[in-house]
Amino acid sequence: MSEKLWIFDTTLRDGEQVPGCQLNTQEKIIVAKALEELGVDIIEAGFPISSPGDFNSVQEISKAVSNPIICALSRAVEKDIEVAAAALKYAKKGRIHTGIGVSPYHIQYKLRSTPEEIIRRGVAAVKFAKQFVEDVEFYAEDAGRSEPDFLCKIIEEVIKAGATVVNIPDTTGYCLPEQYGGFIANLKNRVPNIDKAIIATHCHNDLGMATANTVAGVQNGARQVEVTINGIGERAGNTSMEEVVMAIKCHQSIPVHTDIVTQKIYQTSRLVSKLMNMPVQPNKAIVGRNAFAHSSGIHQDGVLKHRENYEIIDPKEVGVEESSIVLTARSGRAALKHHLDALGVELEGEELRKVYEEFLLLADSKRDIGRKDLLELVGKYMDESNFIELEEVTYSSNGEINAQVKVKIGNESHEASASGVGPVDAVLTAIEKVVQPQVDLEEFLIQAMTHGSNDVAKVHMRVIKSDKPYYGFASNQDIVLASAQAFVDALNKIPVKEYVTA
Ligand SMILES: CC(=O)SCCNC(=O)CCNC(=O)[C@H](O)C(C)(C)COP(=O)(O)OP(=O)(O)OC[C@H]1O[C@@H](n2cnc3c(N)ncnc32)[C@H](O)[C@@H]1OP(=O)(O)O
Ligand SMILES: CC(C)C(=O)C(=O)O
Ligand SMILES: [Mg+2]
Repeated sequence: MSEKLWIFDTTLRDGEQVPGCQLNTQEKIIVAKALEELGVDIIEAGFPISSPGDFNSVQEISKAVSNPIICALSRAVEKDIEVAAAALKYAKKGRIHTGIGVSPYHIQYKLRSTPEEIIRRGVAAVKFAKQFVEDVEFYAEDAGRSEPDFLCKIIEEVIKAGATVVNIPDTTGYCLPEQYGGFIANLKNRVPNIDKAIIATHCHNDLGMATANTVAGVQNGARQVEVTINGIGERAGNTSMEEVVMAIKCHQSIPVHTDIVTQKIYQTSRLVSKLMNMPVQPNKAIVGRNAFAHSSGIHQDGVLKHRENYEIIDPKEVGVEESSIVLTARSGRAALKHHLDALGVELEGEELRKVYEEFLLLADSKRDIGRKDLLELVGKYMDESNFIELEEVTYSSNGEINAQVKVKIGNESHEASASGVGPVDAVLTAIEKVVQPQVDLEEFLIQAMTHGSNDVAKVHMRVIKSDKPYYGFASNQDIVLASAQAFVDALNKIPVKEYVTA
């Protein structure tokens, strides 16, 4: 059985130190709840002494979240620790994170102190924090540039003082993986009471090494990793949670596991990006727009034959529906055929070769080729009459009326759900979500054929698209189904290229 690796998320503290990313309390609660659902073990909710707003956020998150430990940051200063403890009053499980700089730079130039005095202040801070909570984490700031002997000494002393977790930050993102792993190995081998505390990594990305350093830390004995969603954080950012979690999941030789629900990674990434107004770079590992996009012919052919040829992670594992095959002038026939099949146009041999030639001419003049472009190319080969097929309709009313639909477009099935003022409204809205035709429903008539309660309803609809009317008809004993079928009938009469936008 592998050992548990504790996931300490500091998106709301270190992540929020990014200029322009500050969140209000309500937004922080939304993120904290998402982190809880994601399966994070510890949420660093803020630095309560820093402002009344941050104090309030830590307090409200403590009330709103049940499972994760809520952690509050402080300096090795009594007032900071008292305020952190007060902010954690409502936490079901609270942790105070206190510490001090340990590198020669920090000791001499920032704190204007001496190594002996730093040990004394670190120990005093841990002892003081222990009066409020059992769970006290000590950070040795700038440990990545510290003297290993001094680091061992201060870590031994703060553990004696009661630290339950010892955090070894590479605050300036200076270390190389071997070097950072060496710090952790050194502590494991030389600090006599190290088994009484968990070692935490906290790496920054100034040289793009944060994930590599964190993984090296884990390989050398760290059992807590301090990370942020999307790797946000001061300067070049912190270690990104999604990268570490997936690196560990992909490499079973690392003898640890996490409790992260990886299928929620993508949605959490997008939530944080949206609330913090911080776009995710397209080539960002795991959560970037292109992380599962294949655009060159040889890769596309390989992925279509067997996904693992070019993918080490199944996109579904991180909550991305599926990989995408992007059509460009570097695409080959396999990719083109894949997209045409999806549109219900099955071309082979000479026909495929001709369309491919035309496709290349178009692709050389455009960056990306979308479905609309393909329809222009292959319109003549298509049977548009039943391009949209209604496969399944269900609806329920539990106070709110909800509908789920399964609709086939070309050869691909899509599902959507929606609520509405009544079942017909809910079903039609769900269909529109899938098809996205942006039509105006101008006329909608339901006629009973024989007037009994088991009557057949006859539905007639008129929809407008680009100023032109299209008519749909259907009849069914189920009035909702009849309406949905009439709507799809009308949509099928609109030329496909009129509403395919991508
Ligand atoms: C590596 C990190 O991410 S650490 C966390 C960084 N985050 C933040 O700084 C955000 C919150 N910070 C703040 O709101 C403010 O800086 C406060 C409230 C903490 C302090 O504000 P001020 O009292 O005005 O001090 P100021 O910010 O100017 O300077 C920091 C002081 O803390 C001292 N200090 C820094 N780290 C520590 C520490 N871990 N323990 C004790 N003292 C420390 C500095 O030496 C300096 O003291 P000095 O003025 O005696 O030289
Ligand atoms: C406060 C500490 C943990 C920190 O963020 C750092 O050293 O980078
Ligand atoms: Mg940091």
